Amino acid sequence: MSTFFSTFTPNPITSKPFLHHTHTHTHHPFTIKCNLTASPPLPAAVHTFWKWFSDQKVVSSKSPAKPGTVPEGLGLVAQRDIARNEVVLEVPKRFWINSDTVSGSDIGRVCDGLKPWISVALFLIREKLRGEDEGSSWKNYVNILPQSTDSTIFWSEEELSEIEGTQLLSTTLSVKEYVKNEFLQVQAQVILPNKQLFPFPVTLDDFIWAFGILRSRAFSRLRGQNLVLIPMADLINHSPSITTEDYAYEIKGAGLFSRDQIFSLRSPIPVKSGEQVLIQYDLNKSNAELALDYGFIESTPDRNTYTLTLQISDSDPFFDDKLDIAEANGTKEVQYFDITLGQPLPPKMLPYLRLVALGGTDAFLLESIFRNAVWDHLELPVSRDNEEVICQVVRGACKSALSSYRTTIEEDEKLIEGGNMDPRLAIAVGIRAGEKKVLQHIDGIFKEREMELNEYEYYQERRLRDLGLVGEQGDIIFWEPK
Ligand SMILES: C[S@@+](CC[C@H](N)C(=O)[O-])C[C@H]1O[C@@H](n2cnc3c(N)ncnc32)[C@H](O)[C@@H]1O
Repeated sequence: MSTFFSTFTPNPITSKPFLHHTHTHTHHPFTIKCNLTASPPLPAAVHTFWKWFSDQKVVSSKSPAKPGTVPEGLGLVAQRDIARNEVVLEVPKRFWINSDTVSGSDIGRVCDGLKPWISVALFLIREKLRGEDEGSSWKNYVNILPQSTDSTIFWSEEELSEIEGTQLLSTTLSVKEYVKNEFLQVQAQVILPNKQLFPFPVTLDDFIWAFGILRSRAFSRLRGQNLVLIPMADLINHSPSITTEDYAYEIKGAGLFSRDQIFSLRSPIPVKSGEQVLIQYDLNKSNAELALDYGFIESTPDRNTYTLTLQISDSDPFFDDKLDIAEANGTKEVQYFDITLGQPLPPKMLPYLRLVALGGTDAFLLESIFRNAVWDHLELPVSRDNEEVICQVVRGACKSALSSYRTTIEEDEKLIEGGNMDPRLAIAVGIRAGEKKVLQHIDGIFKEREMELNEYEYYQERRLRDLGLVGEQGDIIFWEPK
């Protein structure tokens, strides 16, 4: 029954762009206040970084914000009151790190043709591992990067066992596998053959570190820049209570007489002196994506999602017709549907399910004369049998997925209420509870549909009505014999 349905996450590396990373994670629903006088001392590396940026005139004692030690690791702390939309920091292009930076560097020649993220990863690793005395100013930046974040890519096996049964676990394992394969390739093709450029051992852990850094702090959605690290600007932390993504950062011209570009960061809300400047990283990321990319989650219900994978089975006798119809309507042989807690199903999901389940006496709809109209028919219930099958299959898959978790929602909620959890455990519990809630939500939708099977109007009745053969009360009108 469930051959066309799988509940596993399809696509470990989503095409969504990288963005922003940490050491500790605490989930703060409101703006985090950070009083500089009360905060722990800044690591020496941050002072060195600040001096470098001051010497280079990127910042000064009058800058609106400075690096500070905050609950999320490092952050940007206001030095004075900052107004809404006020520029907090401007970083000229020569301090950005992207694949062009790598091309112009000592390793540019050997990184030619690599994927941008891989060349930047090699650049970061080399800057991290090379000697302090080698005179590279990038070291000032790399030395303030964290060793790891709470992203699931850094979790131990024991920590990962807390997300057993979740889609996040399978995504995390696939991502790690992907990074490992990329590492083995670049190790063989670039690192080992160029001992003079990489005179130190580079390990898979170094590569995972660089991947985690990029995933958590590279800016995206910028004009002409798909993957770029902006030193200092990447100290900005995320606030769940900021719900606008507008104007937090942009790339612009450096001034009327300059052809240079600068990265400009604004505060989306007013900030008092001593408080942390925060932005919204991405309103569209699910908790699983936040956990994987940055190592935190939000308690906002609509961050909880579950990806259903539906598929037209290649052993289906109508495979070719079904695929033709699916593709003509913007869906594929294997189609992913992201379902969000409390939200209606994605609009194409029911028609797609009906198409996949179509057979028996409904199969005539697959004939080519119906080709232009078939999707419209699939938007509404086709037949009782067809509708019943999709309810049963989806509910069966939800039940089976729900049985693969080690804990119940109630057990998870008790832990959440108790509070005081280790940050990674809090992520694990939030994720597994969230996924189960979405599965229950999906099951609830199809349970309701199952109970309404007798009330739906199906294809044949609609057809008769369109032909004027159904009376007001739904009774079928027969011709009076003459
Ligand atoms: C762009 S970096 C920000 C600077 C970072 N805090 C540091 O110490 O370098 C993003 C990382 O900061 C941390 N972070 C940002 N916002 C957070 C939040 N609201 N809760 C927990 N950690 C957060 C996460 O580790 C995330 O991966």
